[in-house]
Amino acid sequence: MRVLVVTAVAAERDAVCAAAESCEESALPGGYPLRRLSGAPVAIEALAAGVGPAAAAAGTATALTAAALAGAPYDLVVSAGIGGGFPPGAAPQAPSSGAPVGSVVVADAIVAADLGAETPDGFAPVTELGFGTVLHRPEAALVRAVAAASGAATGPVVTVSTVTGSAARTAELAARHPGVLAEAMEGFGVAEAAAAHGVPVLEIRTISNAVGPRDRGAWRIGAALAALTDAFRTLPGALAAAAEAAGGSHRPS
Ligand SMILES: O=C(O)c1cccc(C(=O)CC[C@H]2O[C@@H](n3cnc4c(=O)[nH]cnc43)[C@H](O)[C@@H]2O)c1
Repeated sequence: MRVLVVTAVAAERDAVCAAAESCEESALPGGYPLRRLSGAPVAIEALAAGVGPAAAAAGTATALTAAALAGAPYDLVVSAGIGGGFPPGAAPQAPSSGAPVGSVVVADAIVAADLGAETPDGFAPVTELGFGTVLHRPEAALVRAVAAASGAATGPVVTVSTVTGSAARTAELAARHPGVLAEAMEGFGVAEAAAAHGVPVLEIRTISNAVGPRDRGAWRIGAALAALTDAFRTLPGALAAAAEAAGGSHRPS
């Protein structure tokens, strides 16, 4: 089984690599450096593709195309990194357990939260305008296996192009996406590229900050990166267990 992990920045990629004995670097077309984790029972490669859904989609598509042309396609793509966690009760009409700083979230839905149009009646997603998609649903059994192994909560993770910085926007997103646990800026871009190549996708986020009014002093990036390393230590075992349960459709190698 070959797994591509896509992070936004090098610090996240390095946190993924820290789950392995060592990482070897190679180069993709376009100059993207790709790191191969060694010593893992599953072949995992990690790419820092840049911040935001467009950079994430471009990097992911480049890696998927290069692998396919080399005759060694990936079996799974994982969007991974730090993210903002919604506080419990962010939307009174849509109760959610929320995701505290330091916790791990595995997305059961990867949602483009701001892909659409403002209308007199509020935000309309592109799907209501008659085109595109705003949702990718990772395979449920894979989500369960990866979440169980890493102690993660499962729920929707929204992809935004603008980091939420107010209580009003937090409440709006939580009301529009019942049960939402986290927000980040790349998952939907990674998922679009994976879908275009017919490859399953997951999103794993470790929570560095609460979604809400901007408070940079409250960020806990170190703790979130450490949690990312811990989560990736459990990933190979979880994928092997999922493959076993699926009767070999996700082959560990
Ligand atoms: O300047 C700020 O107030 C601010 C607040 C939160 C995040 C940022 C970033 O520039 C981080 C972008 C980077 O990290 C992921 N991330 C982490 N927390 C969040 C969040 O609350 N909302 C959205 N993205 C977040 C994101 O995936 C990017 O890769 C700045």
